[in-house]
Amino acid sequence: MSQTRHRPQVAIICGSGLGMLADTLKCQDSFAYSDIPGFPQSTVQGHAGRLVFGELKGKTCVCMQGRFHMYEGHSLCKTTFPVRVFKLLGVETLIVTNAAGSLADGLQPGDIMIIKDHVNFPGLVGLNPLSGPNDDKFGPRFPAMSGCYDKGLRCLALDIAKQQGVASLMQEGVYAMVGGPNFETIAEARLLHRLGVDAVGMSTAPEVVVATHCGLRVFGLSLITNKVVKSYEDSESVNHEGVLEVGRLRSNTVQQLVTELISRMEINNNNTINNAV
Ligand SMILES: O=P(O)(O)O[C@H]1O[C@H](CO)[C@@H](O)[C@H]1O
Ligand code: HPA
Repeated sequence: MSQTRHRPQVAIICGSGLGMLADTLKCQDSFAYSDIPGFPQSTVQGHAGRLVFGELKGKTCVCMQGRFHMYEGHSLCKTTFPVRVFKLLGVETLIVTNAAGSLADGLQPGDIMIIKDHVNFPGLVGLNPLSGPNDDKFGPRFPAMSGCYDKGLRCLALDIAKQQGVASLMQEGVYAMVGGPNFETIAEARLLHRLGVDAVGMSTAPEVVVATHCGLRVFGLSLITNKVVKSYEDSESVNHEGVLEVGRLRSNTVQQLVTELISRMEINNNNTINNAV
């Protein structure tokens, strides 16, 4: 806290290739993860490994330029540690972004999916950042997860998309987290599709679980970077470079959407932990 004058209300986690979201912040203070006690290191290309504080449209923000993934070998506690740091810093709203593969016929590379709900596959088999003793200071032992993606912010984002003339790129959908780091087999892709998953990635759900547990309001979006191969006739295959490239191509659209969302969102300052300190 003593290293920056900023007291953030909004936190943003940048997905693969979406680190440019941090560039929109004004009057920046930035810190390498290696200089922050308790922070793991980013090891994935497209995740710079910096925490950036700054102002955006009258709101104070903190942005993770690079997130941590379970497949990097971090415990889920470590991958989600920054979310609790945000809570303690006074953050009220968390914006999570990611790159994801599409399973839905209506979602094409370059589209933006507003996350309506998620399927946390690691969580379903007990790999949950909330496993272990519960810290009641942050939230209850058995937190509800229905409604974890704030409806008001989802509606606002769709409204902004219309005003910005990009509504045709945008729709709501269900994100599923798988463990990675390999991309899906065709049989896995078909299974996910049948289960009603619209987009798949290797992150986000644990962050949202921890954020919801401690009472943060959450907005999430997936940039669709590829179609997940569902047919044995299809000779296409996905790779991380292609994922990053779509991020670069859509950087302006994502930046404008997130900037306007932050500008228009209301902040309630109801961070109970922070208010109590
Ligand atoms: O979820 P983010 O961090 O955006 O990254 C996505 O892109 C990488 C694969 O290309 C995986 O890490 C997947 O989860
Ligand atoms: N599968 C899993 N994670 C991903 C994908 C995908 O197709 N694209 C980007 N991240």
